[in-house]
Amino acid sequence: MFDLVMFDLDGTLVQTAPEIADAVNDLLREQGLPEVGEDLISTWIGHGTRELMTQAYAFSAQIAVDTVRRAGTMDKLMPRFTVFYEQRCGTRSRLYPCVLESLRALRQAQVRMAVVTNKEQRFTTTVLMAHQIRHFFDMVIAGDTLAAKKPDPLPVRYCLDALKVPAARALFVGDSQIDVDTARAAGVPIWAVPYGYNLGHPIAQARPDRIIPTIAAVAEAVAAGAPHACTA
Ligand SMILES: O=C(O)COP(=O)(O)O
Ligand SMILES: [Mg+2]
Repeated sequence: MFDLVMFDLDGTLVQTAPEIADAVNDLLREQGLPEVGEDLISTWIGHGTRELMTQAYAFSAQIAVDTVRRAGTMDKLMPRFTVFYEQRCGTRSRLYPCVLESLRALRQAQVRMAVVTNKEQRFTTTVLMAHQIRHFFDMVIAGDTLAAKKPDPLPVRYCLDALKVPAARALFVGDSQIDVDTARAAGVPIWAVPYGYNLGHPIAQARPDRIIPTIAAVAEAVAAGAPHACTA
């Protein structure tokens, strides 16, 4: 059914908000600013950690996002965020239900897999290694791997080209409007999970081709009756 499945990372494979919030608050505290709650921080996940930190800083310092951008505040602060997030990566993130079972079933069915995330490469690698799932993926495209990131279709087109899979034989699985826009722009079907971080909105608003309760639905579609597919 599909020769290649491309997965989003944050909010689709891994619940990363708890430790991202820890790192954001490590930095805000160091700056003498008030902390921000995890629920609000999770609505800023999607465009990479620099954008997320820009939003969090503006909110906490009660200044306009544009002002933070214009002042170049993140040029100064992102090296510190990197230190904090590196320490936090893998401490409080969790694989979502059925992820491990489904990746195993897909590999058994010889489906190729990729990660296409807007998270920066260094953190992406750390998160994948921390959860021991790096080896499932033929390709990992992070937010700073190529000249453009999601919702630009470039990362998806790059995967299709590199793995020599036509768009119609591929599937994108994500958690956000960004993923829907990316997949559509690349002509790839898009299924979405409802439990992730869709910029604070219900996933139905993004109108994916299908909303699936967990990624076990992907394994079931590809490898009907896969013995290890999770039924939770
Ligand atoms: O790091 C982010 O902001 C988003 O990451 P994602 O593309 O894996 O959801
Ligand atoms: Mg996501």
